[in-house]
Amino acid sequence: MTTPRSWLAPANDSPFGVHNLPYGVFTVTAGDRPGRRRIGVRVGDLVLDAGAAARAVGEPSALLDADSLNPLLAAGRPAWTEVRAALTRWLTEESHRDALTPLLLPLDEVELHLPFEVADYVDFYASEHHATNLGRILRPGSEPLTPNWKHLPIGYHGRSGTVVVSGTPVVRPHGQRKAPADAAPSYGPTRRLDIEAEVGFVVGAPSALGTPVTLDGFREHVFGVCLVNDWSARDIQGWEYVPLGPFLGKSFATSVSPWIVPLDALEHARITPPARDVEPLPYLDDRAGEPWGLDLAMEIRLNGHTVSRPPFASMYWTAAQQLAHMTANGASLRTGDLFASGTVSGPEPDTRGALIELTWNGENPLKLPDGSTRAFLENDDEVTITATAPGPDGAVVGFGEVTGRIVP
Ligand SMILES: O=C(O)/C=C/C(=O)CC(=O)CC(=O)O
Ligand SMILES: [Ca+2]
Ligand SMILES: [Mg+2]
Repeated sequence: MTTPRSWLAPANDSPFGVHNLPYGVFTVTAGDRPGRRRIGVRVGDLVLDAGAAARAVGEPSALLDADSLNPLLAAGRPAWTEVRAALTRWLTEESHRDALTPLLLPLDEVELHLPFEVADYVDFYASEHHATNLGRILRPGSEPLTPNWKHLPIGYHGRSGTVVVSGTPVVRPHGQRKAPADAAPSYGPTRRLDIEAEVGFVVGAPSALGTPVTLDGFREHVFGVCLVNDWSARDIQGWEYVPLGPFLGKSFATSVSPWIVPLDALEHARITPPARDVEPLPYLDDRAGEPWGLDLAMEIRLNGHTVSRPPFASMYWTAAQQLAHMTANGASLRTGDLFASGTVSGPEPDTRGALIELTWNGENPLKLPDGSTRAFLENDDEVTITATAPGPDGAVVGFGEVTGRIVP
């Protein structure tokens, strides 16, 4: 099938053409329109007011005429397919051009918001390279991967109330820190503020308590994908994490990109995940079904300088396996649940997804082109994560960015 062309010519060569159509929530910042939150669909460098568009073409939609994506998320896969087909039709049929042109707003005239109400937030640990590096750094002298690592996707429950949209300033957290050489812990601002470049999966359709979601339930429950920065205070984390895992060192802020790329836009990005050297238990065995490896090329910029290019294709556990695992005990899914992949680190040093790895626990600080060096983040530093994926007919699927600046 060839990709349909839009009457909005510039969109056709953009990572945000009709092959993508990510959803967000915006308010208008310029002009005299009221500042009501509305659903927007990104087309090229414009935002389509989706609810108004539906009305303008005579197909009003309560799922699009809303102040968050939650009603659309809750509506489930058949509705997602229908809404996406309608948007594609509106943006490609010449007859809709006049009605929709006034409803396309420049990106710099809107403010983007957290697009859905985050229900539960889970973060995984699915990169073998990242887990091996962290094991070497944090637990020298032990096997870097714990004995369970290749049997189950390890994760922890995070703090959904502190998930923030890209652009929200990140306040340097205070907490208890105790370096191995310190006699006693002290309380104060973290000295080892870090990033974690991750990919987030947004749950739409809920599931019933007591009923696990199988690997092939992935498509039915997962609506789309965004970028995540799981800010981490390594000194707080290092002192608190034994034996229950990350707590305050990661719960002060988690940033997400404002655009949710529909799973349907990622068909051409699907790949077979890396070979697993331990046979997974049947509920995690994805060898016979649809592969859910995803070929996303990520990039991390620190104060505008590219410091890493993590390849999502290298992740050991897929999001479908993570979903099957997080419901394997019968835990239910709620609309708006967000689960993140875990830090994305590739095999090469310049593909690592966190500063703790890029600087090897601060021992080899990064040298930035402006002459400065960084072991961990300083106040006023700005970190931006972007990603693209292959689309149909050589097109590129853009994710936009997740960015945040550190404030004291
Ligand atoms: O190995 C550890 O003790 C800690 C690991 C992490 O901090 C990583 C984490 O949050 C999970 C991930 O993003 O991969
Ligand atoms: Ca993480
Ligand atoms: Mg976090």
